Amino acid sequence: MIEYRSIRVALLGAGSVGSQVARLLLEHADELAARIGAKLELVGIAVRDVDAKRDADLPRELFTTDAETLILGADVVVELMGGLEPARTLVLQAIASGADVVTGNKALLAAHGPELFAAAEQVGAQLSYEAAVGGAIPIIRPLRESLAGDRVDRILGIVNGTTNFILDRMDSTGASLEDALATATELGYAEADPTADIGGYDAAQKATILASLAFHTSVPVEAVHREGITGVTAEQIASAQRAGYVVKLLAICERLADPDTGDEGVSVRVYPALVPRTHPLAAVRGANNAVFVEAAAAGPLMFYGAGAGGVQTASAVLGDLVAIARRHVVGGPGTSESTHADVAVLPIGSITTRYAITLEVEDEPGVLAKIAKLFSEHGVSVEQLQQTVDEGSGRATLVIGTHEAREQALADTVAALAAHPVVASVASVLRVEGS
Ligand SMILES: NC(=O)c1ccc[n+]([C@@H]2O[C@H](COP(=O)([O-])OP(=O)(O)OC[C@H]3O[C@@H](n4cnc5c(N)ncnc54)[C@H](O)[C@@H]3O)[C@@H](O)[C@H]2O)c1
Ligand SMILES: N[C@@H](CCO)C(=O)O
Ligand code: NA
Repeated sequence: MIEYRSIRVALLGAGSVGSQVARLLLEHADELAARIGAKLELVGIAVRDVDAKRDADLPRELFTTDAETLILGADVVVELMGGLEPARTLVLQAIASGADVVTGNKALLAAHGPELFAAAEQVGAQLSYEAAVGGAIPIIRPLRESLAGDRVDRILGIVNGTTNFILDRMDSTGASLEDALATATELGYAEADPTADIGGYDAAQKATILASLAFHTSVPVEAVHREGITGVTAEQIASAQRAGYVVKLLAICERLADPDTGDEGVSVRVYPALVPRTHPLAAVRGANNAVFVEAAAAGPLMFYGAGAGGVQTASAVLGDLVAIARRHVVGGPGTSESTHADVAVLPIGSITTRYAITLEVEDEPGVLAKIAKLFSEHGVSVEQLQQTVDEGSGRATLVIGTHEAREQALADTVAALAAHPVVASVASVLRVEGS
């Protein structure tokens, strides 16, 4: 029997993910030790309430409410409490005490990433966070290591399971947003307060993390253009279906030349968009996540799987833990973040994409010509136009698909359309991505 040395692991939080991490650490202790060449010894679990009901049956003596003392005796601290404080302070304390850190906390990384990475780099500590984006899906390590020698040009991600479930449900059943959200809540996908998910905040935090890694820069979450799914209607979904598209909440990170100066920049944005039903992202159903990466040499790659769930996300945490523990065995410094590129994050007005615009117009002679003129005056080229006339109201619905256009030109066109006397309303404007 081999006598392994111990690597002491302190766990902060024993909720959905933390309790599964603890269970897997205890159940697979021997197998993990053999893989690592050292034992991962769970020395304690900090929680708010020692007697709270858990998803896993864990030894009571491991629990404590004193996170600060627990950290002091640890080689690796696993932060799965969520939220900004006390998570930030505890992670900083862990790093200062010489521990490596694993976290799944995207909110913390999006808000305080640079501070935490700098603290870790200063002392040569490792800060790993595979669980923070795409749950179980390996996407952080592929970007950080596997693609470190390539040039990532673009990422299109479905990184929020709750909104993908809702949009998929609307697409497959014709349900309204409210009804699909109610189902998501019933089935336990949506939180009691779903604002972070349906408002696109969760996806924006993940976009910040992905863009920073992919482009070797530091993207503040405030620089991410964010639109949630609250405005998506059953009519939009039905109209998208008829045209061969599906609506997905996308996190988009792409390299872009500043249209005014030609300087290299990046665009990082989250919004519901039309995706062709033939695109691999259209096949991402239910609460699953997928990240589509385009790299210069590798070409298109897709990472797909469970973006959330306690035990699934625990897999990503364990992977980080094993990697860190192996480094403890062989020695050497941790991998630090590379932010040397320092590229500008361009405003949403700089992007170029295609658009689908739905207008309610008066059904009278010359309307189409007037609308077409308005588009061409703003330099937006129309690719296709569909008209449906409602004899009863004397109004027509126009669905106009554009060629690639600059966002600012499109915004100006939409403002001019809304103000035009023949336009009763601009019913919907959706961007078209992935084609
Ligand atoms: N649940 C998922 O599917 C999932 C997926 C990816 C990432 N994450 C991230 O993982 C982290 C944990 O998520 P979760 O779903 O397990 O959360 P959770 O709410 O189920 O569990 C949080 C745990 O932390 C403890 N905790 C919270 N504040 C504390 C404090 N001040 N002191 C001591 N203990 C405290 C709670 O007692 C609880 O045990 C979050 O950052 C979350 O964003 C979760
Ligand atoms: N609320 C998140 C959990 C995983 O980060 C989601 O719906 O994807
Ligand atoms: Na992941």
